[in-house]
Amino acid sequence: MDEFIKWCKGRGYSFDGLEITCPPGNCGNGIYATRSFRSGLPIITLPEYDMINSALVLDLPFYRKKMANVNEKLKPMEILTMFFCFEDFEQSAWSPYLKILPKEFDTPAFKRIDYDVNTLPLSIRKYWIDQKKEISEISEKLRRLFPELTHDKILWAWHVVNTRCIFVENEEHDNVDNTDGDTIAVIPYVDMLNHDPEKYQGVALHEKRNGRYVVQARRQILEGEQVFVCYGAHDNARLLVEYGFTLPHNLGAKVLIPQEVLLTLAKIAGIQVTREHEMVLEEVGLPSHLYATDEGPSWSLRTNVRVMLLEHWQMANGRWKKIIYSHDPIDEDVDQKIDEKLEIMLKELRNGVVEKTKKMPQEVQWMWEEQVKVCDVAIESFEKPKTPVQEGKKEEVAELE
Ligand SMILES: C[S@@+](CC[C@H](N)C(=O)[O-])C[C@H]1O[C@@H](n2cnc3c(N)ncnc32)[C@H](O)[C@@H]1O
Repeated sequence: MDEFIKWCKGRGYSFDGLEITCPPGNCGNGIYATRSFRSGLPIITLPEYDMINSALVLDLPFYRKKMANVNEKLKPMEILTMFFCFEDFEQSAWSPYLKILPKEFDTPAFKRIDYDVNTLPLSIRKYWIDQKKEISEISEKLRRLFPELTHDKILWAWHVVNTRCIFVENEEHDNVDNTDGDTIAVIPYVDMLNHDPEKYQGVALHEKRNGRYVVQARRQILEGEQVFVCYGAHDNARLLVEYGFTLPHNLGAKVLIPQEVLLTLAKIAGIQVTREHEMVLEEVGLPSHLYATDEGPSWSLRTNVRVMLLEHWQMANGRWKKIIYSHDPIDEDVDQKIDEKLEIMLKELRNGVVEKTKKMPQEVQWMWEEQVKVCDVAIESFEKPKTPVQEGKKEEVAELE
């Protein structure tokens, strides 16, 4: 690690008051504060030219030469994966950095666990399918272009990029296939920050004006604290599949209720759902999510139930728009009716998820159990006294979704 720190300092990185150590548990390294930082202060800065992005790689003489024999452009993820495949741990200019990277990963993909997609909760299905496709396509393409590469090496390099890359807006580069955008970079030192969506104190930003990349304290950081960032509002299934870890109390846990399930639940709760309701629901287009926060069902789910409770005359000639998009407080009776129906619907949903859990293979049962817990939290919220929530929360929730 000393060699890496010296290497960073030599390249103009600054991170006084921080040290990299191994936190308890199985999460590799993390960054700790050795003194306190006031909110708003930069805690890590580095020159922007040191961000490892597609342009940096393609402009290195070694890769320029390699790509000269290749008659196709590569996408940013492919370019960064190629970089981590070819860099030599001893000879590379990044050698001290490469030597501290994890040798293996705890993701199902790295451990060669192949989930049957039909056994996964909806919240992770699409991500799992996309991830499998991406790994197999990158592996195939890079081995076709560079037959000296092996699938194992590519799998490791892809994981380095996927678990460590950060969103940045890269400048266009003539030789990059940016049809899907070019918004990733791996940033040494910054990539030592672990994820905690509840505690995180660090926010990372590319200060184009000053030509540097900065991690700033978004609140006071106390001496001795581990500094975290937030990788996104991910549930544990997603954290495992994407990063190879889970959190014991994860507020990112969520349940996605597809439209057809929502309609079935509504009918079970005694709501007369007509074709007109279905058309309005489609036009409103709000997802029916449940989150693991104790604030009850999301505003969008409540709105969907509200739509299904509209009378025919309230929907005719687009009148529903005035009702649904109104900023006026919801009529108390309507609000109560939404609660009543939702409580029945969510209890029914919970029972369905419990039954499904029993039928699932053991290795994915915990994902379904997490979904049951999310239903429980939402159901318990009906038993709590109501606070004057909905209006203030409305925009906040809408933004998250
Ligand atoms: C960007 S890296 C962070 C630095 C990493 N710990 C290391 O030693 O290189 C992301 C990886 O760190 C680990 N990680 C991040 N946050 C974690 C957490 N809260 N609990 C356990 N592992 C975590 C996971 O292995 C993840 O793939």
